[in-house]
Formats: sequence, structure tokens, C-alpha cells
Amino acid sequence: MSAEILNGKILAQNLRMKMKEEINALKGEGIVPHLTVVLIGDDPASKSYVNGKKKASSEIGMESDVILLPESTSEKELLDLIDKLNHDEQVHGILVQLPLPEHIAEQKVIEAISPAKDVDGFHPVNIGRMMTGKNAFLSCTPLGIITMLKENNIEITGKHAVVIGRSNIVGKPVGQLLLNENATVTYCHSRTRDLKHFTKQADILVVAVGKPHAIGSEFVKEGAVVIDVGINRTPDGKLTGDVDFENVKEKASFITPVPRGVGPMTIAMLLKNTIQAAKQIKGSTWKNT
Ligand SMILES: Nc1nc(=O)c2c([nH]1)NC[C@@H]1CN(c3ccc(C(=O)N[C@@H](CCC(=O)O)C(=O)O)cc3)C=[N+]21
Repeated sequence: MSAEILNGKILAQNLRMKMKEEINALKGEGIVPHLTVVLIGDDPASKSYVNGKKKASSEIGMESDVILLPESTSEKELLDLIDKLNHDEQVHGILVQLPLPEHIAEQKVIEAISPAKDVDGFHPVNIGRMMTGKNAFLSCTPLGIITMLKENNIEITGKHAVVIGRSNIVGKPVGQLLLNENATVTYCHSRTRDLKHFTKQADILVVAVGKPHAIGSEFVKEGAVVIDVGINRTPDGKLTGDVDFENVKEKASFITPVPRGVGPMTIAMLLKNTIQAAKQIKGSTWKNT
């Protein structure tokens, strides 16, 4: 059997078309969703992601700007900027591109962003609300994954989902969202003993290990749904995932490619969250539902 390939690029495009209409309607009410991205330093990969975000937002008529700051920016300067953006009524969503330079405490920065503008879903308030199943900004990559599964009518309830990776931005929240969707969730990580023992039981396998082609077909159960969150650059500049796509696709029922898989969905969810933030500003409340 050869797996069906879940094309995140096309799905993201379709979702953006719907968002464009939604934005047009909001414009009728005098609201233009506005995303501000802060990028510190000039890491080429970060720049490329930030450009992707800017392009995607302008395509759907969203206002977006990128604030580029030098590597030497102090923590205080960044926190002051965030404070200014928190109070700027024109700005609905704030994203500070990670990773940050070592002299800046990442968690401090994340916690400085108003939870109502935290379109990354990284603030502890949003994480806590996600964990308790309340209305929250959900982190974009995990939300993109759940959206891909749902849009392809892949059942989650009752399935055994195995997540490899436990980062705050992907592994932990994707497991939580799968749990919220009634999956039975197992987390694996670098200290897991006998990884294969767990991954072979997965109906849904989410791979976020950060090592190119780390997961081959010997880790995968026949007919599993395999989601590859890896973004690795090969020496010749191409993108490749954490999954050995060519060999796993012969065993899986569904598989996401890299590129054109989870990555474009991440950006689409960022736009979705920003539209949500703009709508909530309208009522001027952080909804407590
Ligand atoms: N605060 C913050 N929020 C983030 O969401 C965030 C971040 N920091 N830091 C970096 C990572 C990485 N990330 C990606 C988003 C889209 C693609 C993407 O669209 N990739 C395309 C390929 C793009 C290309 O060719 O370079 C694809 O997979 O098809 C990749 C990576 C968001 N991140």
C-alpha cells in the first residue's frame, strides 16, 4: 500500500481563501486584522520564515509589518517594544520570532506579550487555557496538525497517538490537542527507552525530533497516519523532514511531506489566530468561555 500524501500547501491555500473573505467582511466593520512580527538578528532561516508570514498575510488583505532589530538588542529594549505593541490598538497579533539571541530570556519575552495578542499561543495563560479545554490561542503548528487531520476526515477519537518530542512549542501542545480530541496519547523523547516499542503501536505518529530521516518504516505500524514536523536543511540547501518519507510512505495510510506539509499549515493558523484576535478586540474582551 502507498500512503495518501497530505498536502499542507494546498490545504493552507484553500483556508487562506476563506480567510480572505472573512477579512473582507471585517473590513466592512472597519477592522483590518494586523500582525506584527519581531525578528532579532539576521539568521537566514528565520528571515525566510518571516518573509513567508508576511507574504501570506498580505495575500489575504491582512495588515502586517516586520520589526527588524539587530542581534545586539537588549532584553529591556525588546520588553519595552512589546509593551508598546501591547498598548497599540492597531496591532492585534504579536509574534516574536524564536529562537532569540542567548542574552535574552525567551520565557520572559513570551510572558510579556499580552495573552490577547499572543497569536503564537505560547503565553502560559493560553497554554493553561488549552490544557483546561477553554477558549485560547492554540499554538500554530499543533493546531495546523489537528486541522489537517480533521480536514482529511481522519478519526482522532479513541486512536493511539504517539508524539516523539516534548518541546513547549510542538511536542507538548500537539499531545494536549490530540488528548482534547479524545486520543490516547503517549509522549516519547530523547530519553525514552525502546522508542520502537511505542511508535509501533501508534495509529497517529507525530514526529518532532529535529533529526533528518530519524524515523524509518521500522518504527511505523502498517496503516498508521504519520505527521512529520521536522524542518531540516540538507547541505545542498533543500528541506527535509524527520521521517524517511520514501520508505515510510509505503507503510503508512497517510503521510505529510516536507516541504509542503505541516509548515504551510503553521502559517495559515497564525493568520487564523490573528483574525480571531482582531475579532475579540471588537468586543474588547478576553472571552472567558
Ligand atoms: N515565534 C515563532 N513562531 C513560529 O511559528 C516559528 C518561530 N517562532 N520560529 C521558527 C519556526 C519555524 N516555523 C515555520 C513556519 C513555516 C514553515 C514553512 O512554511 N515551510 C515551508 C517551506 C518554506 C521554505 O521553503 O523555506 C514548507 O514546509 O513547505 C517552516 C517553518 C515557524 N516557526
